[in-house]
Amino acid sequence: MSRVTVSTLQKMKDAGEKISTITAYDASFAHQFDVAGIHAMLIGDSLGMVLQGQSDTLPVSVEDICYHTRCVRNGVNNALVIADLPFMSYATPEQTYANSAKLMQAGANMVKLEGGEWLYETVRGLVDRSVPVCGHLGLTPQSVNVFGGFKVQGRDNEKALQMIEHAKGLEQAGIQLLVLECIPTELAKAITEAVSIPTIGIGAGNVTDGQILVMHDALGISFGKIPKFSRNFLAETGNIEKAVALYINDVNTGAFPGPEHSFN
Ligand SMILES: Nc1nc(=O)c2c([nH]1)NC[C@@H]1CN(c3ccc(C(=O)N[C@@H](CCC(=O)O)C(=O)O)cc3)CN21
Ligand SMILES: CC(C)C(=O)C(=O)O
Ligand SMILES: [Mg+2]
Repeated sequence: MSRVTVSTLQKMKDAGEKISTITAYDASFAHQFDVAGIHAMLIGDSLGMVLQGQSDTLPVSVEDICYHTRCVRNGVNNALVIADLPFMSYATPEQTYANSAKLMQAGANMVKLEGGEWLYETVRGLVDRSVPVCGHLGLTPQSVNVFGGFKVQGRDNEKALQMIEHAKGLEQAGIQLLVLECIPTELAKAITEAVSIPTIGIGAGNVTDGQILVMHDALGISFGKIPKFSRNFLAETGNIEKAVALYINDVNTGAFPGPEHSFN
């Protein structure tokens, strides 16, 4: 595979090809995923939970994400590298610019932030300053204290319509990729059809343009509990290389996720 850019992902959506992505936090796994042909890797603030053992993502710092972004960058040749802006690191446009600079200088190709309408100005400002941006709607884990837990979002009609509007607004503001987390498959389909940019789902059914999983979930090493939307590819294959190859294959063919990994 050759180097993946944002425009590669756009061309894949336009051609109806699935995009396979996964989280990564270190050079060794990043290299393994890269060689296997993963299209993009995310240094997720999920690292607060799977690496640090905390109960949510709120304690993660910009420095934490920078450290792991540098690690991942050293293992990647081809995949697009996306870094999460952690909780409260993008509360104002000025803060967002300073913190995005740190992530990009650590080796990210794109930054990701969680939320809808309140971020339009921030997204426009980043794009104007040459920072590619990924959006994130649905179960946005940094809002866990508002949601009252990690719960499926967008189940009522009003919230669903609002999410479609936010997706379109973020696209207009300049995002070039959109993560949809833990929403009904029907809503993920409506959003994917309402925007021109690629959507990447996790717990959003097989109707999005691509998929993402937390690598620890895909390998079945997340504290003994695996979310409904994930699958233990290591248990099915017996080694990491084959597990990663199976994940990529099943995303690319549309075999993963099945209805048993999706919400309605
Ligand atoms: N290991 C891991 N995997 C993830 O996908 C993940 C993290 N950590 N940390 C950051 C966020 C938190 N996420 C989560 C965590 C738990 C559920 C969960 O327990 N979901 C329930 C569904 C609840 C409902 O039906 O409303 C499930 O059964 O999967 C979902 C997303 C997603 N992200
Ligand atoms: C689950 C993905 C989308 C994420 O934001 C993370 O790993 O932090
Ligand atoms: Mg995240």
